[in-house]
Order: sequence, then C-alpha cells, then structure tokens
Amino acid sequence: MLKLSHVKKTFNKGTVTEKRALTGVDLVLNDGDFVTVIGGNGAGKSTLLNMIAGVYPLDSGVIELDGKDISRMTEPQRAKYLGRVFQDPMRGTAADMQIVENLALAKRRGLHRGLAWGVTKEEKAEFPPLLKKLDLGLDTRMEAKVGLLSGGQRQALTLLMATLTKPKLLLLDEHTAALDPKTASKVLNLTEEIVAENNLTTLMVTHNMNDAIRLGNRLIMMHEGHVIYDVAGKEKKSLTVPDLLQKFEEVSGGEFANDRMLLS
Ligand SMILES: Nc1ncnc2c1ncn2[C@@H]1O[C@H](COP(=O)(O)OP(=O)(O)OP(=O)(O)O)[C@@H](O)[C@H]1O
Repeated sequence: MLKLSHVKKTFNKGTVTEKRALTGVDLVLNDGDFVTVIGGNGAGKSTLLNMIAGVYPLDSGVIELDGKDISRMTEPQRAKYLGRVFQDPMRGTAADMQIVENLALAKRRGLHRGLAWGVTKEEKAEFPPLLKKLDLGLDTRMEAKVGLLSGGQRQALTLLMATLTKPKLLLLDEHTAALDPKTASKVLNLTEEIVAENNLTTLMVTHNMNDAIRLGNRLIMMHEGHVIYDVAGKEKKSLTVPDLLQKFEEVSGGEFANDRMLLS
C-alpha cells in the first residue's frame, strides 16, 4: 500500500521563479490498484511521481510504502522497491550494453553487485521466453546492444526490466507519449498484461484521456498540485472524455489545458 499524507513541494522558494508544484497531496493506493493520472499542464503529475521516487526532498508531509515511512529515504534506497518507466526511451536502459546484460542488471536491482556479476547460464535460458512475450523479435537478439533498438522496443524492454523483480510500486510517466500510435498501443497492451499478471500497484501518468479511462481500475485528476477528482470501478469505466472535461471545469472552475492532450 502507498500512502501520501499532505505532501507538499515548492520549487525555488522565495525567488521570482517560485512554483508551488504540490500543494497538499493526500492519496492512498491499495495493493493492486492501477491508477491513471491526468491533469493540465503543470498540474504536478510528474512532480508527484518524482516525490514518490525520492528525486526531490519533501517540504512537508509523509510518504509510506507498505506501512514504512520512506519520506527521508534517498532515491537509490527507494529504487529497491520501485519500478519506473519514463517518457524518454533513452532512459532506463544502458545503450552500450546487450539486451541480456540489461536484463541481468535489472534482476540484481537492490542487491549488492559483486565484482564478477556476469550473466548466468540460468538467466540466458530464463530471459528469451520473457522477451518472446513482448512479441518484438527481441528473444533472438539477446546479444544485440540496446542502443540499436527502436524507441518502442526499448520502452517495452524498460517495462520488462522495471517489473522483472516485482516492484512494490510501478511508476509510469507518460511512457508511451514519445512512440508512434501503433507502437504506443502495443506497449500499453503489454503494460496491462504485465500489471495484471503480477498484480502490480501502479501509477500511470498519461495525457491521453481515452487511455486513462480504458486502463486501470481507478483514475485521479490533478490540478494546481493536488488531487481534485478520484474515481474508481464501474463509474470510471463508464466515463467519457467529455465527462472528464466537464468534471474538470466543475471542480477547477476553468478550462482544461494540456498541450499534449490536445495534440494527441
Ligand atoms: N525541478 C523543477 N524545478 C523548478 N520547477 C519545477 C521543477 N519540476 C517541476 N517544476 C514546476 O512545477 C510545476 C509542476 O510541474 P510538473 O512537471 O509536475 O507538471 P505536470 O503535471 O507533469 O505537467 P505537464 O503535463 O505539462 O508535463 C510546473 O510549474 C513546473 O514548471
């Protein structure tokens, strides 16, 4: 379970560029919750994920994971529990290393790396079936350098790596936004499969409202640094994009503005 209590973050405090990114986030994710996150430009979506991952220190509030206060833990300490996929396919994998080496490293997440960490025989046998599931032809290219892969192949691999050792929480930050529509759809299907298979607790930021409605069991909308709408189950599934836009206007008193959403 993930629990955020009164989480606040202001960037560049006391300067002309001061920005209140999170103004008091209260959020509880139960085990197995797959929550999609939407909101306008600068609503605080990425900051929310960054604060959970420990990229920046909290100003105030508490973040708990499975009952443990992780608020003061460093980013590498929290990385043991978290899987994360970013928008940029270049992040999350090592371009100069082979597919099999990347996977072997992902498998050792949170463990102390010995001097000789090489890929074991067992792993060489274990990874191809997992790669085959991605259906991107990577299972026969285990020794290929990751830098040679397409953006979609790389995102699918990153997703596999982020979930290879079951994370307590999976953070997806617009992880299909940089892909062409067909590849994006494939990676989203994979996301659904992997999350369901492993019953992963997941937070997925997306600018695509249709995806936000279709995927997951719960949807939250952020505005001006906090959650303004939280809907789950049947009510969520029956939503339409116009419903969401109307909801946003009702709660925020303004028009929904997200450049990337309008371009999608
Ligand atoms: N490292 C930072 N330094 C200064 N300001 C920041 C930083 N990160 C985010 N912000 C500011 O905090 C606010 C929230 O940003 P955030 O990236 O979380 O929004 P978002 O909801 O993800 O928006 P978008 O959909 O436009 O990416 C914005 O005004 C942003 O400019």
